[in-house]
Amino acid sequence: MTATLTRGAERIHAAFARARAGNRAAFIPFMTGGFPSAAGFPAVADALLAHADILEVGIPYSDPLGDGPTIQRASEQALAGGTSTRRTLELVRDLRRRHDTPIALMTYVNPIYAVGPREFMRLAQEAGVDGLILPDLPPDQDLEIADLAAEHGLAVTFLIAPTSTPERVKLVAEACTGFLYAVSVTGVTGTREGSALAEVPAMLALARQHARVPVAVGFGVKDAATARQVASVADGVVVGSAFIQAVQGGQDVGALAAEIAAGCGR
Ligand SMILES: O=P(O)(O)OC[C@@H](O)[C@@H](O)c1c[nH]c2ccccc12
Repeated sequence: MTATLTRGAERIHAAFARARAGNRAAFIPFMTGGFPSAAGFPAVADALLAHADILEVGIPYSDPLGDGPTIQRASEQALAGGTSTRRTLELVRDLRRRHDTPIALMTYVNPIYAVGPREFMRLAQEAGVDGLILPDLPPDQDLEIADLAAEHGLAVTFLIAPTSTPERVKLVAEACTGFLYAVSVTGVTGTREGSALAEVPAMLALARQHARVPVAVGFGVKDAATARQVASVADGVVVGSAFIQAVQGGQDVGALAAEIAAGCGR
C-alpha cells in the first residue's frame, strides 16, 4: 500500500467529491472500446462523456467470463472490427485530447499479459487513463499488476459481490485505490427484468466498514428509476449494457445518458 495517492486516484476521488457536492451519486457509463466500430466509438463515447463523472471503457476480449450476452457480443463486434488492446488505448488517447473527465479502463488480466504488464501500464498512462477496473484479478494474487499500476499513476478498482464473505470484502476494500466496485447481483453483466437490487444495501453497509474509497454499484442498472434506487445508497452508479443496447437499437445514447444521469441525483 503506497502512502501517497496516485494522480489517477486523486482525479477519480475528485470526480466523486464533485458529484457528492452536487448531491448526486457519480454517474459512470460503460462502453466497450471499438464498439460499434473503431470509427463509430468516438461519437458514442462523446455522447456519454457529455454526462459522465467518470467513463468506463472496456478492453474487448474474446473470453469475457463476467459478461452477459450484450457485452460479449459488443466485444466480439469490436474485435472483428480490428479493435485490439493497443487500438483501444489509442481510442482513449484520442478521447483524452477532447475531454478531461476521468477514464477507467475495465480489463480482464489476459489482455494485460498479452501486451506485457509494464508496456500495458506505460501505454495506459500515456493515453491518459486514470484507473483500472480488474474484474478477474483477485487483489491478493497478482501484486505485480497493482504495483505497476501505482508506479504509472493509475488507480485500481477490484470487485465485490453479494456472495463475498466479510473477510473478502475487507481484503478487496483495502486494496482498492480508485473506487470499490460492488456488483449488485451474483452473475453476469446485463439488464434484467424487474429490479434485482435487493442485496445492495447490506453489501454496501459491509463495504463501507472497510473502504476508504468511494463505493460504486453496477450490474443491472438500466434506466433512471434503477439509477435512483442505487444512487440512494451508493457513491457511484455504473451502467453498461443499457448503452450498448441503445447503440444497437439506433437510439439516442446522449438522451439516455442524460436521463440516467438525472436519476443519479438524490
Ligand atoms: O452491463 P451492466 O449490467 O450495466 O453492468 C455494468 C458493466 O457492464 C461494466 O461495468 C462491465 C462491463 N464488463 C464488465 C466485466 C466485469 C465487471 C464489470 C463490467
